[in-house]
Formats: sequence, structure tokens, C-alpha cells
Amino acid sequence: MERLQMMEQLTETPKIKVKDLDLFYGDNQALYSVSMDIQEKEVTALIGPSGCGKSTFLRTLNRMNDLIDGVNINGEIIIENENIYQTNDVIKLRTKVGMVFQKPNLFPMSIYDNVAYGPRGQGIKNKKELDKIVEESLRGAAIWDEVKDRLKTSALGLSGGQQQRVCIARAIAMKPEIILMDEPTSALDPISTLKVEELISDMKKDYTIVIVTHNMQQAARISDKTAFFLNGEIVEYDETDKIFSVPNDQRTEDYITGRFG
Ligand SMILES: Nc1ncnc2c1ncn2[C@@H]1O[C@H](COP(=O)(O)OP(=O)(O)OP(=O)(O)O)[C@@H](O)[C@H]1O
Repeated sequence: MERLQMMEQLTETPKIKVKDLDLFYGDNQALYSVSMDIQEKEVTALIGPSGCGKSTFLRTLNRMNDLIDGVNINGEIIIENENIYQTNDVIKLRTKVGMVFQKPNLFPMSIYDNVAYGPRGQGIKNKKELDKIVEESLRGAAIWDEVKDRLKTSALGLSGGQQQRVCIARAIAMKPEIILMDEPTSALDPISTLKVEELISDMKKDYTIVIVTHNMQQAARISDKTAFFLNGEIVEYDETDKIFSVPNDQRTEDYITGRFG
């Protein structure tokens, strides 16, 4: 029994632990005492009405807000025993915690060069090694078969959905452990959306994924846990099935049934 309890505790160790996080843009507070444990190799969805702080919170997880003037952050984010706001090595952090944005943001260069860009920046020059990383990353993003015969052509010639999967490949090429996705399908058509959703569900065997989405069905389809944000606070955070069937808080229920937002 004791051993079982210990094992339960071990498997419960979160990949990311957020404690009492406040964030201010100048005088405006955007996050209020946010605390949450994000589990390894799960998909965690962040939902809530526009302006409630989802993207702001997502960006705190790899310190992307550092790039914005006047941002002040209190509280802790612990990733594998390290408070990420106490490290000086932000580049290492962003290698570990990759990001995929709302709109595909490929560089105007070939598909190959887009995916090889990060690894080259890390000093990998060997062609064979780069070929391997590019192929593995594109396979990992379920786009290899569609692009393998045109790796040297411009990435901007691909469809939006294909571009987004190459963006995911570009993130994978850095060998991250955590991937943040900010509304990754909002600019895509329904079929591309479905492909990216399938990809995300598949990717969680290898990665911890945190995704902001406006699409409630999407959160319900692909995530294990869901956090409902409102006015910079987490109202409720639980198993996705529970949030979408028997939420604890009336405000969560009102939101998921479309009464506001
Ligand atoms: N760079 C910024 N400078 C100042 N205020 C900002 C900045 N980015 C966001 N905010 C403010 O912080 C609050 C939270 O915004 P955020 O973009 O995180 O919300 P969101 O839930 O992701 O919204 P949406 O769903 O519309 O993307 C909003 O009041 C917004 O105006």
C-alpha cells in the first residue's frame, strides 16, 4: 500500500509547477495569483474569453514576456526543480520550452532550411546529422510524406495547414520537452485543423503540451486537463472531461455552454 502511494506521488510530480503568479503590464495587472501544476506528457488546454490572460500566461512559461517593456512578474514557475525566473540561461529555457504561434511564421527560405535553422544555430553543421534531424522532425509533425520531394522549395509555397505543421516540425527540431501552442489552428481550415489536432494528440506521447484555444470542442477533443481563465484568474482547473460535463463553478458552466465570451 505504502509503495503504491509512493508511486502515485511519483507519477503526480508535475512537469511545470506555477505558484502565485502575478503579471503586470505597467500598472495593469493581467494575471492574479495563478497557481497550477502541469503534468508531463499531457495536453493542457487554456480556455476563457478574449483578454482573460491565456496568452499572457502561456508566454510566462518560456519567458516570452521578457521581450515586452514594462512587464513585471511575481511568483514562481518551477520546471524540473528550477525556478525559470531565476535562471540566466533563457536560451536554454526556450530550447526546452518551444513555441508554436497562431499564424504559421515560417521564414522565406526552403522547407529544409526552416527546420534546420534552429539546429544550425546550435552549431550543428554536419549535413548527414542535419538531414536526419530534418527528416525526423518533419515525420514527427506528420508532414514528411507531403514535403519529402520538395524540401528545397520555398516553405511559403505550402498551404496554411502544411505551413503550421512545418512550424511544429521546426519546434520539434530543437528537441524540446514542452511545447506551447497559442491558438495553433485558428488560421486553418477545418481539414487542416483536424490534421493538426490529430498531430497534437499523437505528440503527447513525447511532449508536454500547453495549448491556448478559443475552440471549446477542440479543448474537449484533444486535452487531458483544462484551465478556465477569467479576468486574469483561474476559475477552475481539472480533468477536461469533468470541466466539460460537471464543472464546479457556475462561471465555467456559463462559459462552456456559450452564455458569455
Ligand atoms: N503587450 C501587452 N502590453 C500591454 N497589455 C497587454 C499586452 N498583451 C496583453 N495585454 C493585456 O493583458 C490582458 C490579457 O491579454 P491576453 O492577450 O493574455 O488575453 P487572451 O486571453 O490571450 O486574449 P485573446 O483570447 O483575445 O488572445 C488584456 O487586458 C490585454 O489587453
